[in-house]
Amino acid sequence: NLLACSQTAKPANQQSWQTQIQGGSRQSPIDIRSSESVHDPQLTPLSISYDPSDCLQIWNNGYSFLVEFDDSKDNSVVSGGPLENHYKLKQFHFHWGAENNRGSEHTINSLVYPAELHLVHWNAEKFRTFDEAIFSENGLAVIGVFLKLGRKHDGLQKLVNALPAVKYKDSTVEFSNFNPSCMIPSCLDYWTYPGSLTTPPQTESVTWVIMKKPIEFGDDQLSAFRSLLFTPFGEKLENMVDNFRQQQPLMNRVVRATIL
Ligand SMILES: NS(=O)(=O)c1ccc(C(=O)NCc2c(F)c(F)c(F)c(F)c2F)cc1
Ligand SMILES: [Zn+2]
Repeated sequence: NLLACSQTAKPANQQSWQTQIQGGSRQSPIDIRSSESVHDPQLTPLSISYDPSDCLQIWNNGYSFLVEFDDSKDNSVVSGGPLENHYKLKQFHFHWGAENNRGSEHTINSLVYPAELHLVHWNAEKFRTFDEAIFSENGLAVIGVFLKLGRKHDGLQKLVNALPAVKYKDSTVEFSNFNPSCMIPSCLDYWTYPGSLTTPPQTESVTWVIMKKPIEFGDDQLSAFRSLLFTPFGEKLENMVDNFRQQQPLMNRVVRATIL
């Protein structure tokens, strides 16, 4: 509820790649221990502004399904909070489990959610392209939103209805006029920490912003995620599930929190 939220809305598995990157000191995901996080009064509100007309297509890349955006304009951006610059939305995707007791990449005091949304942005003030930003300090900002099972999420249904068209690895389908703002919780409180991509090449270029409050979605919507395939057409069917990485050591990092 909004009273318990200091940031009121302003508008605007065990996959082959489950390895510890050599010498990684800031790997993701992590278990966020709220009692050890540091309340930082200097963390300003996030400013998130997305233009649904930037939405281009859905692509099954064999890890997850990515909803990809046109990052040639400056209409879908995030700034504020821990971010020094404005970052452009490139894509969003999800991680989920085969069963409801697992699925999220980050955990909160070891609490696991059945799924986690990642909205992937790149620093368009410092870098010319996403591919350059991926390999650079402060290159990426990923907003993480936890999903819990409950009421059907009406905004998500348009996306769910398109998933059968990208059932197989390497399939894509045109997808337009979707506003990812519908998946941002009304409470904008968050944790933030320096981390990495959670899939290869696990580059340590990500400022993570993890929203404190989950959004809700329905069993049937999660089932639609689980009906996607890791495998291309004509190969043995392997359901796309448990596409999350194990938690990584915090090492010498502090998780900062907005003031509740
Ligand atoms: N779960 S997450 O941390 O939010 C995450 C976000 C983005 C990416 C990504 O863009 N990977 C593509 C990608 C490639 F496909 C490459 F081939 C490559 F070399 C990359 F560097 C690269 F990031 C991976 C994980
Ligand atoms: Zn992700």
